[in-house]
Amino acid sequence: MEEIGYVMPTDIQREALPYLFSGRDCILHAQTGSGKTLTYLLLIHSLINAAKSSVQALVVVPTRELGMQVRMYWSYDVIIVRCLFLLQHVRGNSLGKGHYETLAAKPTGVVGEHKSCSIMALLDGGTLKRQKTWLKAEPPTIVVATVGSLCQMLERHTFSLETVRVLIVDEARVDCIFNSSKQVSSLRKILTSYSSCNNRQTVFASASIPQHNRFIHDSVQQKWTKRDVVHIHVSAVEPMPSRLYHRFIRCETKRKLQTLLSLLQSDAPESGIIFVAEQSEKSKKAGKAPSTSLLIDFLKTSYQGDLDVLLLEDKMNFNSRAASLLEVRKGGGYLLVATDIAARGVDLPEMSHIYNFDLPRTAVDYLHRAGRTCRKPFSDINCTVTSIIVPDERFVLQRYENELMFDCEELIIP
Ligand SMILES: Nc1ncnc2c1ncn2[C@@H]1O[C@H](COP(=O)(O)OP(=O)(O)OP(=O)(O)O)[C@@H](O)[C@H]1O
Repeated sequence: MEEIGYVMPTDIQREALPYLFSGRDCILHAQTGSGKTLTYLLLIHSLINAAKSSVQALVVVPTRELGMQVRMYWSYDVIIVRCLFLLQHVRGNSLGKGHYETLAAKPTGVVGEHKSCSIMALLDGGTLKRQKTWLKAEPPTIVVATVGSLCQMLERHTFSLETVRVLIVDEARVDCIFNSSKQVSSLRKILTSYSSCNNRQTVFASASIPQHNRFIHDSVQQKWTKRDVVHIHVSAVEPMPSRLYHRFIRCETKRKLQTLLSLLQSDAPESGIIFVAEQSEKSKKAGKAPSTSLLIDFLKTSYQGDLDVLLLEDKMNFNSRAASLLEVRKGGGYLLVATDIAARGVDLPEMSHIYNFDLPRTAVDYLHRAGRTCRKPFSDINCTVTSIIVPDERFVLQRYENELMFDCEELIIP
């Protein structure tokens, strides 16, 4: 365990597990990369019974990529070892001893001769044909789903959420739950019409809940959670890890590519993500090439370093997106040119540098992009976020600094 960096539970794990194991609904509000996923997977592991043929846990995620990652986390045999290991460390807390013992004695469901716990991914982008057949034949124990695909199945009565004992909403834009997009109204339906908060334990997990008091109030009023929901807010005054170093560099638009190249040469990152804005409708109509393509072409011709250059953007088909992520996960050094699709939840522990080639649209987006680095909770390695801005954007970045309470240093290229 020590070899792979699991020495003790993170703060959110230590603080949240006692509440989760006591059956309380929880809002897990902690820095990016602080270990929220393992926290709720451990709850799921404690509640499900693989011998029962019913959907007992549901994890709602915002993107296909995050859904595949959650499934992968669960699939690792090692997760069970991690869970039991963490349990030993939180044993000192005021938890019922019986609960730990039941959990420790539980078959892993992953290794050995015990019946496996099955996990189904209902993610946007597939035909869902195989999942329909599977659901009819024998329901899986855990479902990881994006809102769109899940609602499609629920509307067609392919399965129901009646037997769900725990519902997790992971990064499903809880910060946007007040707006009226189709996704959010579907999420509300999942929380209230298709299942009742009285029959399940509900957990929201996010690094950003901007109006959290209002969110908690609404959660209770709208019956997304029970009345005694607990808000577990770790590092409230420091929403991003302190070993994350923020800097910016000013240049004219036409100098941005060259500036990026100079940065890559001087930083020599182990691995990095270069975030680019999605192409606007106006630019599409004008027949212009998207920034992602321009950047990829530029790097392929001008970048002389050792890192492989890869692309991840919304308009790629799902297989190409999965292939890019798979390539990145293999390790070995890469530069990923990505839109905000890679900004939430995706866990790439080797990432050392983030570049905002285009500034994110909001402070919350900045936080999530920055959070793709510094993802080894007990490491002391420093990581860097660099924003390449045009002079007029300085006040926007300053606003993000004020909102997220961090300092961004100006980098002057001689
Ligand atoms: N107790 C622990 N010790 C060491 N590493 C841990 C521990 N718990 C989780 N990790 C690792 O930390 C990394 C980040 O965890 P995770 O993806 O759960 O973060 P998160 O809080 O969900 O982040 P985000 O808000 O960005 O989604 C993962 O690689 C995970 O395996």
